[in-house]
Amino acid sequence: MHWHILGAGAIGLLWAAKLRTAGHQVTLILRTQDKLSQYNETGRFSITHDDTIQWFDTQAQLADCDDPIDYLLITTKSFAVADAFASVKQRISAGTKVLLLHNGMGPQQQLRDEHPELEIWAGSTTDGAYFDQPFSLIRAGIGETHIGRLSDSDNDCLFQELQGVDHQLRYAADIETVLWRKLAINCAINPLTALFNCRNGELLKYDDRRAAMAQICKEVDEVTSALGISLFDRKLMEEAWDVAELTGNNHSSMQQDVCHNRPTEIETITGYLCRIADQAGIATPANRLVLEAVRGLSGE
Ligand SMILES: NC(=O)C1=CN([C@@H]2O[C@H](COP(=O)(O)OP(=O)(O)OC[C@H]3O[C@@H](n4cnc5c(N)ncnc54)[C@H](OP(=O)(O)O)[C@@H]3O)[C@@H](O)[C@H]2O)C=CC1
Ligand SMILES: CC(C)(CO)C(=O)C(=O)O
Repeated sequence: MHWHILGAGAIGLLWAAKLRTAGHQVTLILRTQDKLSQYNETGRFSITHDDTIQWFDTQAQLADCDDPIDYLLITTKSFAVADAFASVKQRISAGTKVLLLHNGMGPQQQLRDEHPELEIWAGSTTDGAYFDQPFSLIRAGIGETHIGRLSDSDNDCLFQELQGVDHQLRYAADIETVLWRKLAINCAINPLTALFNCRNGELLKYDDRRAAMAQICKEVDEVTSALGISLFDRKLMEEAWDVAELTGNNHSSMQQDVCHNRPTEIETITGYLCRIADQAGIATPANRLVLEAVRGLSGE
């Protein structure tokens, strides 16, 4: 298969490496001519894991090339999906398979609704990776990735085609629920770590932070139960507590985005939850408060 990767950041390059290793052809679609020129100085990127470095030669191009796209992996941040997809739309045909792998919800459903002719897949991952230099990736942790088809949940063809690419890849017959579970955890942890400017584990150490987290979780539980979504076998607060403890030393992605003055994914995490709650007529004051506060922090 020939995969085009739109969003050649940490997760995009991690997947480029997985696909190349499994023998697939990969083309990176970069956003600017400057970035393309910088990449083409070597035409390769590296991944370091456990002190071992591996290099991957991969072709790269801009969105306005005209070769058709058969398999498209979108790994931008959630807020960039719509613009990124629009930039390659002319290269997409009815047979194109699209896999979106990002945190948050909304962009996946929007793409599915606007393009019923496409086979749209979505995924959620607990992999971890970051850059120490441009195109030099550090693999921080090996996680699981769940993917499933958004429009037709019985079809697992793309998953079958991706067998062998990642041993930690799992098929999700109900990918919407998987996305909701990740969203719920992100609602519980990300905004508060950004607002308190703390590591995930430091949310559990203070009464006020724990109380805020509990209130956020209670509201998310109310919204998801009203929608008939089964999150976890126990209350979200208990699940989120364990995740915050397990990832105690980590800085959440939102805390890092705020610290580095980058746009955050708040609109597709807490923002999405609040929009769905409004449609269902459910009040979510704690989530709305942190939504406004993070918008204020990041100047959004
Ligand atoms: N990194 C991680 O460990 C994990 C990340 N995730 C999630 O995965 C998603 C991706 O995260 P991550 O890889 O870290 O993010 P990065 O910021 O590293 O990568 C995003 C990439 O998308 C590119 N991009 C943005 N807009 C466009 C466009 N219009 N055309 C082409 N490329 C574009 C950016 O390019 P440019 O640099 O030029 O702006 C950047 O290279 C997020 O939703 C994140 O929350 C989930 C689990 C773990
Ligand atoms: C689970 C958590 C909170 C881990 O840091 C995460 O997904 C993120 O930082 O975005």
